[in-house]
Order: sequence, then structure tokens, then C-alpha cells
Amino acid sequence: MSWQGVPAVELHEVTRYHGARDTGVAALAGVSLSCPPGTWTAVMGPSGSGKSTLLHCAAGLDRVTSGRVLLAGRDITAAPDSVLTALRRRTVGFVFQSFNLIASLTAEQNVAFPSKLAGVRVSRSDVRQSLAGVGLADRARHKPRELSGGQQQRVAIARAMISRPAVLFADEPTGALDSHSAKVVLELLRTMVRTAGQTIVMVTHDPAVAASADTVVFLADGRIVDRVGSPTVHEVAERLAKLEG
Ligand SMILES: Nc1ncnc2c1ncn2[C@@H]1O[C@H](COP(=O)(O)OP(=O)(O)OP(=O)(O)O)[C@@H](O)[C@H]1O
Repeated sequence: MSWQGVPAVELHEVTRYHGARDTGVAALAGVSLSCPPGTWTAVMGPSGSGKSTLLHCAAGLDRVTSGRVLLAGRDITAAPDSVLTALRRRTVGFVFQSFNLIASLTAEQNVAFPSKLAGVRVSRSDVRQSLAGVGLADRARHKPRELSGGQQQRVAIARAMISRPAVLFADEPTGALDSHSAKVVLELLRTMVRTAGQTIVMVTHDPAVAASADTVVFLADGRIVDRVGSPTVHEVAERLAKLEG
């Protein structure tokens, strides 16, 4: 695909103010970040440090005050809403802590639903393939209440991946899971990075989760203040503790 080779996500000197620039809060105060394709980046930092804002600005869910944001090589900083809407359907996928599945729909209906809503045709075999990709081929007809938390999150990942997004954005993807289910989900994400070259940007509070990523960036007061490659849990916990002081 044409976006391969260029960074999947690029932020250049991004600021995001809430309220007036001189009196408001700088949720991001000059963040530059580049995530090459096929890499997994974790974003950590104390509460209020700007993690969610970074994720939202990088995914085109929120507008930056200044600086530039590129997704799959495309400058989206000033893109009209219609372009951002299309981008959310095709270029990016989202996974949240709370799964956000529709209780009355089966796993396969949940996977197909956002595409249908967007008027994008997905075949039953695409849906089945997507569920098979997360190890749930045999759960296609099950409703969320008939699935474990980890299985529900895997359905949510299948739903996010069906459009083959350039970037999967994950906000605390294992936050609601027990440690075994969390491990299964993290292994699945790792397999997607390793075998399919998926790019992932993930916010987490948990050092053990962040240590699954290739790189951890640490935010404090809206700035990237630290960065660790090939992280260990211990290293991540130590650096986070310093920031949370
Ligand atoms: N809509 C808003 N209006 C005003 N201030 C906001 C708004 N959204 C976020 N902020 C402020 O911007 C800063 C960064 O918030 P953000 O939610 O990005 O932090 P976070 O690191 O994700 O926090 P947490 O770990 O607690 O979820 C905080 O000081 C927050 O209070």
C-alpha cells in the first residue's frame, strides 16, 4: 500500500489548548512523535498529563491548536470534517477499555456493524476472517453476554481491524480484563504487529501492559519527557514512579 515506508503517525510540535491560549490549559504543549509502520508505541504519564488528548489528536478525533498531524503520510491538521470522518472509517481503528459492543448483536454482527453504518460493504467471509484472526471463529453467533471479557475485547479488535486500518489506537485495551485475558489480548496485538506489520498506539497506566510495546513515551504536563525502547516492566514502572513522584 502507498502509505508503507512513511511514518504511520507523525506529530510535529503539537499543542492543544483548552480554553483561551493565555489563560487555558495546555493539554499538549509541543509534542513531536513519529511512529514507523509496524511498530507498537505505548503512551504513559501521570493523570492529566495529556495521554488521551494525544491519542485523540493523533487519530483525528480532536483538533490541534498548533503544529501538524500526519496519518499514513497525509497531513490531517486542517482536514475538513468530511475527510476526518472518512479517515476514521478507513485509516484508523479504535479499541477502548469498555469494548463498546452492542449487547443485542452477535459477534459477527458487531464486527460488521460500523462498516454497515458507514455504507461500506463487508462480506460475511471478511467478517469470519476477521473473527478467525482474533481466535474467535467458533464464537461468531455468540452475543457479548455469552463471551468472556477477553473474548469481547477480541471481538472489538476484530471490528477495528476489518477495515485494515493503518493505525490501531487503543485506550487502556486491557483495563477491564483479568490478568490472563489481558495476556491473551496483548499477545494478539503483538502478533498483529509482528506478522501483519500493524502499527499500534496505545495509552495505558499499567507498566506491565506498556512493556508489551516496542517503545514507551512518557508525558508530563503535555510534553514528552522520557522514552524507552524495548522496555521492561521494571524500567517502565521506575520511570513512571519518578514522574508521579
Ligand atoms: N475538554 C476539556 N476542557 C478543559 N480541559 C481539558 C479538557 N480535556 C482535557 N482537559 C485537561 O487537559 C489535560 C490533559 O487531559 P488528558 O485527558 O489528555 O490527560 P490524561 O493523561 O489522559 O489523563 P488521565 O490519565 O487522568 O485519563 C488535563 O489537565 C485536563 O484537565
